[in-house]
Amino acid sequence: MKAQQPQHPVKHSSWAYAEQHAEEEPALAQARVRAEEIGVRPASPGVAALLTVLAAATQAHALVEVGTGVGVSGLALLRGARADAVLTSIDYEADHIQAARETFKDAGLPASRARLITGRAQQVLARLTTGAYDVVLIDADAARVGDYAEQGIRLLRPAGLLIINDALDHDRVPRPAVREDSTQVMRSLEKSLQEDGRVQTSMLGAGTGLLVAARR
Ligand SMILES: C[S@@+](CC[C@H](N)C(=O)[O-])C[C@H]1O[C@@H](n2cnc3c(N)ncnc32)[C@H](O)[C@@H]1O
Repeated sequence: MKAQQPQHPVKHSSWAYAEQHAEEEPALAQARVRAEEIGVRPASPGVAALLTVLAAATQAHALVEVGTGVGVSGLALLRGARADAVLTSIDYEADHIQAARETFKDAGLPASRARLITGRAQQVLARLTTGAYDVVLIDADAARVGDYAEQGIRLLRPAGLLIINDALDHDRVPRPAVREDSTQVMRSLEKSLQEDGRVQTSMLGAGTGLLVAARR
């Protein structure tokens, strides 16, 4: 007898359950309030918990983030990284950088743990040192995600992780009829990373998709 496929409502409730797996610290809850106020979409609770685990698993010491936002993903990464780790985080909105600074302060992190850079990702990434980073997270404009991913691969040390948030583009990537530019960009990034001999990839279902690529 053919095994029954799980129904979508069941799958959705499993996903929603998994998103709530980790209890968030007060600084993250406060950052989510700030995000509502200034109109930023922060990493989901499931993504934040996963970022903490990935940073811990790689014993990350030097991390880069494109898209500081209100600091949810940055704080999550630093919670898993080594105690002396430094996060370099880039955002072109000065008020977002300021919001993230408040998040890190609420969390009791010394200012030296986060190098927050106000600027355009494409320019700042180009100035960072090749092979010097353990984790590169991209959580910014989809239009340029291919360029950021290429820079990310350049920045990683062997076995370092490139992580793309919202890789399913608000859950539109699996729906073939959706032909939005951002959706097409994410489809083509997934394919090009799958075919890229420099990395090994996995698509995780947390949030609206986390594409993880380990540098060989
Ligand atoms: C989805 S939000 C990031 C949320 C953040 N990771 C968090 O969890 O709080 C995307 C951020 O990317 C920034 N951004 C978009 N395009 C950018 C670019 N080209 N260079 C730098 N920052 C950019 C936006 O200002 C916004 O703060």
